[in-house]
Amino acid sequence: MLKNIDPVETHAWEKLGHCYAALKDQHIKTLFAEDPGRFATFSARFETMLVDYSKNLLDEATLQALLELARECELPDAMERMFAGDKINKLENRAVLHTALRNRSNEPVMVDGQDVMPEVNRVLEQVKKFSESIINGNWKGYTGKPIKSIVNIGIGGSDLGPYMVTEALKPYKQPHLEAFFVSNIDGTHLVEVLKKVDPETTLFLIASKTFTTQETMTNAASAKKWFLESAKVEKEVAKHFVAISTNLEAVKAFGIAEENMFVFWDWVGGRFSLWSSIGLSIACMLGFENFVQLLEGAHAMDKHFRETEFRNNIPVLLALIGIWYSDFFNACTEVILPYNQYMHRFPAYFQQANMESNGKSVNRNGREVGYKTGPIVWGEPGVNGQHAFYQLIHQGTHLIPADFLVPAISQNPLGEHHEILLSNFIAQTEALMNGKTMEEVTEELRKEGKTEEEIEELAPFKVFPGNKPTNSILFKKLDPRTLGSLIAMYEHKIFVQGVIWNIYSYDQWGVELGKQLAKKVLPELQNEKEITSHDASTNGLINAWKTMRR
Ligand SMILES: O=P(O)(O)OC[C@H]1O[C@H](O)[C@H](O)[C@@H](O)[C@@H]1O
Repeated sequence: MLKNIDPVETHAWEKLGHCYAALKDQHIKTLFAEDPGRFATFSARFETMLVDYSKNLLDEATLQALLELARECELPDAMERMFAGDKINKLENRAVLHTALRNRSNEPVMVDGQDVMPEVNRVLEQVKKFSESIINGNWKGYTGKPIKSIVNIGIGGSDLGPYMVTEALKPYKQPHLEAFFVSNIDGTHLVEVLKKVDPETTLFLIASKTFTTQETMTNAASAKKWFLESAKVEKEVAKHFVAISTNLEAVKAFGIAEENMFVFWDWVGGRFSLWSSIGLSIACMLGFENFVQLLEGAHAMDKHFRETEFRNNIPVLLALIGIWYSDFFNACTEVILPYNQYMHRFPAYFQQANMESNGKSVNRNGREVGYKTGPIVWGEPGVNGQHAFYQLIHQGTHLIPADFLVPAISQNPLGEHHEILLSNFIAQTEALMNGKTMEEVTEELRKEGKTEEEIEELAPFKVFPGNKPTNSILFKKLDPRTLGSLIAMYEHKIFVQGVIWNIYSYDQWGVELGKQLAKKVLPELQNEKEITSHDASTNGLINAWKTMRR
């Protein structure tokens, strides 16, 4: 049994308070000036990946205190419990075993006394066969034509993962297949996709762990109706609709045959499910071998996480650095900045993974926490961000720790593009750290020929305080293995933080209230009566809509 202690009750927390007092008025650039070995001390390597965390307001004493914190919060035990299939998602009484889905060692993983690996391998084999038949054209649509378009209908974890991965790994895409992802209940999403596909050559993957999610079920029903307008005969649905779910009964009720169903299990959290059959669109679009490479990369990161001592353990280090800023420097947010266009959905993916996991304010003992927990996660491809929101990171009033991710090799070498991209990544992390002092600004303005009066007026606005922390994650190439490792790295970061914050990371009660209320509101929208059952604002909005839509 874990003791479920709040981090603030540990000795390490008190130590960290002293570390904060000693470091809070320091400048990262001074830490570099004082220690020529800083880069080597505060960077870590994993396969072809380099994680440079030296540009942080962090020294060895602080890092040691953070590592002590991890140990006092029983991280080693918590890790073993997760990997071993203990029911660490306590409130739902479930194990958390996305690591078993990519357990390429095939060593047994027990849940309720049963090894889950044979089932995992059986479904993987099913994914293999199915994806191969789609790719080689053996799977035929109702008029005998091979499939050309794959439409994944799902939302949240049943959408963000496969969408992010198929985008990130586009260079590995099957040239004769196109993938589309429909998540939004706004009819526009489905309608715009249906305009681009042909019912004779389209395969719909209905992806939903519960198979009860209103948005997904509504989109799936509309897609089926659209399909049947062409195919006419219900039995043809079998050639164009497959289900990915844990809920066999609901799948059957929808009209999808059991043999067209890909299962996964309640011990796979929705936001960690891309490694399961939820990744079917990935296997179809990139080929099964590439899907396996993705799993291999994640498995290698799992091993690194499980076996590497904490001082060199990348997910642990990243988690501790995040806690350092949120709980001691009062940072509310973290930004993920991929310097890679293919990774444009990577920040959105980790928005769900992180915020749905650690956006909690009640500890594992059921009490309100007295400290900060999960950060607000956001981000965009880096260079675009430079021309949009970096202003605030450089000169605003919030401290925003940033992760920069960049491949050494471009998959689309084009003139000087990649060097320019790289120069921007390097320059930004340097600028964020060093900033620009009043003296430097004054000197620069003098050189530009400005008068002393002009300099006095302008200079304060051109000063950059610097001292903005960044992690730089440089990897050789965005291939399936590397992407798998990167995703697993952040997954484990989230896990570590949840353990230390003493919160349950694998439930998501916070999404329920809105769903419940929407169910109550829907019938109220479907009549002409004036609504008076809510507060004045809610009534006002409903009634205004009823007038407006006329
Ligand atoms: O896969 P489904 O059961 O359809 O769930 C889809 C999504 O909706 C829920 O509301 C949760 O917030 C997500 O964690 C989940 O991924």
